[in-house]
Amino acid sequence: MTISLNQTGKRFNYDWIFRGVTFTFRDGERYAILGPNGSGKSTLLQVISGYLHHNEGTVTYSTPEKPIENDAFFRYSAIATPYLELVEEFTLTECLQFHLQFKNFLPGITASKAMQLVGLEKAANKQIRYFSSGMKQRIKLALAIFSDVPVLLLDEPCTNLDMAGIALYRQLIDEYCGHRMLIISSNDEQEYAMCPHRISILDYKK
Ligand SMILES: Nc1ncnc2c1ncn2[C@@H]1O[C@H](COP(=O)(O)OP(=O)(O)OP(=O)(O)O)[C@@H](O)[C@H]1O
Repeated sequence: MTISLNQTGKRFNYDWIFRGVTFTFRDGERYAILGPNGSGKSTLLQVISGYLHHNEGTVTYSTPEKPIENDAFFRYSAIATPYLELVEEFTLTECLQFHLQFKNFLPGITASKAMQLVGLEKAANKQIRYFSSGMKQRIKLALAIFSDVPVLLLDEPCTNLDMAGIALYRQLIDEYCGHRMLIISSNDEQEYAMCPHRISILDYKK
């Protein structure tokens, strides 16, 4: 999978958040999008994911075999972001089952194994509305990282996690990210230390 941005820009109303982003994200590589609060890291990640539309330039996706239509890219990627809320009425089991209607987990990962791997097996039948913010974040990470897709997009992945949660996050990336493309938007080194490629959003302010 390759994701190519060419002179890509995004604005909200009259405010350009970034402009002139020309960059190619490649298969199996790990990237961090960096910048201060409010600089546009999450916005760029959402433009890459196709969740937000860009206002100028292009975003294109392709595999070695064929180009991927923009509105089909969601099948090839999974995103964990504070912007997307879990369905509060579901129990954890229902939440995972719902997700599995749209995306498979990696081979060998079942819903119950996923819960166990993020330390939430005892909460299987609890409604999401009663989960703590850190527990919700563990679910978001599980849904993204265990999805069997070639591209993982993580927005501030350690939000609300305690020390044990941060260690768990790093372990999940080590064990389950494999050779998939990983793009993390962050301003916290412990979230993106594993990403050798760094993109500063401040380079795209015009
Ligand atoms: N839907 C929206 N409508 C208008 N402005 C928005 C919208 N979403 C984000 N913004 C603005 O875009 C800018 C970039 O926001 P973004 O969340 O991408 O920043 P960030 O770098 O991820 O910040 P943080 O580190 O605080 O998470 C901010 O000024 C924000 O207020």
